[in-house]
Amino acid sequence: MKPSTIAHDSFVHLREEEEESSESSSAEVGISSAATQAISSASTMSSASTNKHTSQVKVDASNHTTGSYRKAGNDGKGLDSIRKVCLEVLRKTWDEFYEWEREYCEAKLAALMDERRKGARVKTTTTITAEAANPSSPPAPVLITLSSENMLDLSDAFADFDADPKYESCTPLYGNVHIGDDPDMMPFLPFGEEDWDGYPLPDGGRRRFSYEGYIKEYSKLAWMSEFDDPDLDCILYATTQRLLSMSISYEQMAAIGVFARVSRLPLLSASPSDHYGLEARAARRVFPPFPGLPSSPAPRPPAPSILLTFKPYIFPFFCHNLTCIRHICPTHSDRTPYPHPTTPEKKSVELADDGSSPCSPMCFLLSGAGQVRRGTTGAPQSAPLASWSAQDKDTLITFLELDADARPCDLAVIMKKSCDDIFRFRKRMFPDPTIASCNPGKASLKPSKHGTRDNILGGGPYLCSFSYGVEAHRFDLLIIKHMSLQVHVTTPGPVISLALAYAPIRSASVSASATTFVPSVKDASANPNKASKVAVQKKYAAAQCAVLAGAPSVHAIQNNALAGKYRKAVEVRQSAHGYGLFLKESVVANEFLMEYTGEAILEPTCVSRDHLIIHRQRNYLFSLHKTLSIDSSLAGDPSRFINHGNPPTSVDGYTGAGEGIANVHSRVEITNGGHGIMIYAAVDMDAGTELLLDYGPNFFKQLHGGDDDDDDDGDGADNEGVAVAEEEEGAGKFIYWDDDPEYGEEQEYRE
Ligand SMILES: C[S@@+](CC[C@H](N)C(=O)[O-])C[C@H]1O[C@@H](n2cnc3c(N)ncnc32)[C@H](O)[C@@H]1O
Repeated sequence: MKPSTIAHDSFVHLREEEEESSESSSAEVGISSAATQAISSASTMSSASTNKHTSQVKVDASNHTTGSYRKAGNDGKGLDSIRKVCLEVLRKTWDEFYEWEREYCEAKLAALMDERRKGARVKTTTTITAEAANPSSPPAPVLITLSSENMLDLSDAFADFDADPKYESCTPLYGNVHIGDDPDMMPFLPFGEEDWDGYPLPDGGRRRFSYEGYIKEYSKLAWMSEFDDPDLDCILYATTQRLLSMSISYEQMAAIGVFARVSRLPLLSASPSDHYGLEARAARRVFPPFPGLPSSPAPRPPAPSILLTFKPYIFPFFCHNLTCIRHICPTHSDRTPYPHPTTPEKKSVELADDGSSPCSPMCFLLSGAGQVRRGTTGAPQSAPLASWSAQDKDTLITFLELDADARPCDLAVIMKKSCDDIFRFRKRMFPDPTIASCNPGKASLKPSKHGTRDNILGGGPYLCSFSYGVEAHRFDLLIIKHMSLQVHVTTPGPVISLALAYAPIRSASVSASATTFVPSVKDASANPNKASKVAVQKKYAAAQCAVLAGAPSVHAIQNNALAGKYRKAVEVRQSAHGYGLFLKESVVANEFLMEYTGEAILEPTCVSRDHLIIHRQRNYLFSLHKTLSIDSSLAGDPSRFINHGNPPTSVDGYTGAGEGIANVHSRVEITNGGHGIMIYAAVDMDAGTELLLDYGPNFFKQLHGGDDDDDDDGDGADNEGVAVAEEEEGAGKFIYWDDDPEYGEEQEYRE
């Protein structure tokens, strides 16, 4: 409710200019008596209680001549006159608004305080009539009545309903939200239990937040210039309405430049389709009941034609991921775009034209089209296509729709069929005469960087498969288009699978995790409907969230839950170190407990958030991989309350910093649309057990790094909340909790 500083300064400046020139030119200001009345009547549209404010709005019209505005607009003198009137009306509206607003706010606050004191609860003012509540009634029109007789009082229903406990001040999340970097104007948001004066300490004192170091993270305080003052909108809109009623047009107001100096919002939209401008915004805003405003403009519904025009642009932004309800979902839509069907560009014979060698003596290159192309003598035909099951065929159709020009030899690996069969099937599905443009120079499969297909990073944005041997296990990796989706067709039993995610930000990331056998691509055939590709995709993505090597395969069923809402029953309670997380049901070792969700942030933002972590002495930041970390300080799920426990056995001399022994462990796995941190039980546990996770050897050292000695770097400056991140630069990152180091370098302790 405070006036914006920038707007206020501009206005003061304008007012000074106005005062300088007022004496000399006041006689030139032409204003009609009718216009004067208009301003007065615009001002006095309020109730009796506001008359004392509006009565001030009187423009000195003693010297005004009739009708001068319409004619005066084009010469400099006319504009000058208009400018003065505009300034005067703006000034008076401004003063009137802030005088009114103070009383309005006081009255509002007093009313709220009264209700609090009385313990009264706000009553609903909306009731739904029987017609509306009856599901069998016709869908339209629904009748909603407001009446005092049948008012529904919700106070009884919520008699036992208390405000959220403090620990729930964090926004609940079912999946990670991709934030990347905080904006320049990242504010310091106190937690629920602290106030703006600092974090309360046990001795009754307060740890004050060091803005200095925090601000250092940002090159400028951009919010000062970008901030739109909502009060100013109200004042300017009231002013323009008054000026309009005085026959001063928007064009004339804009021409004098007064408004542009107070607010960067243009008065009018640049075009009818452009909704940026004071007038357009006023139509959408709910202004405070300032009596200087004309009655609220009716909200304008968007024209159906606009919706139709925007449809193709808007729809792709809605997340196709059924577990996600975000309209613009960077987490899912960037990484798992809808797999658009492709059209074939290669005639059959051209599939053999990429210069690769036959994959086997039965390869299609040695028979069929390849034979024709290369002039070789044909290899014996493979088993007849007729032996394929309907499911096999449907699976191949799905794949060919995803990449019509995929190499038969690659598909053969995935399908566990002969490439000759696949070649003939594809020829039937896309007969050569239907393939419009022939582009023999464009191969659908780019050779991998090393000329072999066993380089997992050699994949490109197309359907291809790679075979890769790790510790005598073999798996195949399928990358479909740009999706971060992999389908593993493995030899039975535990395998090592590598999951590659195309992170559209800064760098791609690769994580490794051990999995049990994951479903074969045949599962795609469970979805005979061609439109079910997304379902297939989701299924595989969920299946990727596999489990420990050697763990019972029943865990794979739970993987569907990893991407969403599944979690063991837990409760947050007071513990030895603030709140802690306790089981409400028993679990067995290796059982999946929940996903650690939060905001996915990049390294620079981790560094800037360090200041808040050090200030609060509480850290909710969890390393996901080299690029992203998950911070649940502002949004997350109950796993953010898992306290530290020591490792069961010493790791390189590290025995831990706490009292209890860790009974859960964490792993980075692929979830529905990205990486996630999964929490698993390390041992069998009964209900009531507090969950403890080993945060790793550096956690407490670094968390308390700036606390014991405020001048750690000896430069005489108070380092609290500032210097630790700088000190740690290069020596190891401050924030990372640790996962099991056995699962790849991203999980290694950062030294
Ligand atoms: C992820 S939070 C855990 C939940 C936290 N106790 C709360 O109330 O919100 C991690 C923070 O809890 C505190 N913490 C957790 N385990 C601890 C332990 N064993 N000893 C001291 N502090 C601990 C530290 O302040 C740490 O930064």
